[in-house]
Amino acid sequence: MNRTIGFIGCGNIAKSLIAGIIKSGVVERNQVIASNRSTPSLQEVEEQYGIEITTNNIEVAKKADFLFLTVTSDSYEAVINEIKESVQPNAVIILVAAGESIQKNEHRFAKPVKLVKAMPNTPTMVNEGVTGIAVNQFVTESDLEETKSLFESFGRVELVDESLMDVVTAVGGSSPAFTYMFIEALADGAVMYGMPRKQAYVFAAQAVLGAAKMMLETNIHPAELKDSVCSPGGTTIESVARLEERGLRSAVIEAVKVNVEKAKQIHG
Ligand SMILES: NC(=O)C1=CN([C@@H]2O[C@H](COP(=O)(O)OP(=O)(O)OC[C@H]3O[C@@H](n4cnc5c(N)ncnc54)[C@H](OP(=O)(O)O)[C@@H]3O)[C@@H](O)[C@H]2O)C=CC1
Ligand SMILES: O=C(O)[C@@H]1CCC=N1
Repeated sequence: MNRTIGFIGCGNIAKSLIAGIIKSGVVERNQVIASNRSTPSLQEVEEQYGIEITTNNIEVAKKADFLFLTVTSDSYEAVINEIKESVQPNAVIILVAAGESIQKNEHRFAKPVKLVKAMPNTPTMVNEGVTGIAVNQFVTESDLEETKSLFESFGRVELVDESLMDVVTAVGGSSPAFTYMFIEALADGAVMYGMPRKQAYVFAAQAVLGAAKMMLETNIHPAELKDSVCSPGGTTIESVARLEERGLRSAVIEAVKVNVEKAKQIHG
């Protein structure tokens, strides 16, 4: 892809996206530039990925064909006011922050700009991301194709109606955190019975990875896959019954609900 990719805000999600982009080879290292308020994270990405860095957001805005706004939502207004006269007329601007809608940011730019709302997740770093995207009316078919192939270079992409973007935030953006909690707890249980922690993490993480892969590759309903693990009179059904008793599913559904509600609060 002969395009310059810019990041304003070089925190956790930007670092994951930069890693995904560089590892995939979709663009060369010298086609990626990132800015940040402070320098440590910039030095980190410069050392690890050899990309261009700056503390000047305007420099990034001037150069980028695809401009990721990877600051948190509380910095959006200030950053957009700072850069809006400097963005290239044809640039595709990618809104990554939870609770930042296309409409709100069209008002901030106060001129026709190509806006993509994207909600990725940190596993983009290892080529296993999932990103939901929605676009405004100024994004052309070819912009959309390029945007999709950019995100597809490090994971799956789903086009979604923007009204579902807060749900994507919960089920795609935030859910790796819930999953790490599950893996950690599973490993804690194994450690309780004497397994070395390092080995417990291998079993727990690989089991989660394998279960996810089974679902995606077989398209079998998760309940059926679960049933096939529960041997009659066996060990698994004992655990399943305990997880039901302790409200695992209800806790997870609630976790999605509070996530969506928080995103709504950020929308204002
Ligand atoms: N983390 C994740 O898994 C995901 C996050 N997101 C979204 O991405 C956004 C960023 O999240 P995350 O990466 O976790 O947050 P971080 O706090 O890790 O990163 C935000 C970065 O923005 C920088 N920053 C803040 N203000 C400015 C400014 N005016 N100019 C330049 N840089 C600035 C901060 O710099 P400094 O360190 O100097 O303060 C920081 O490095 C959030 O809105 C979140 O909703 C979306 C999907 C997944
Ligand atoms: O915690 C957050 O707000 C962001 C959104 C998705 C993942 N992290």
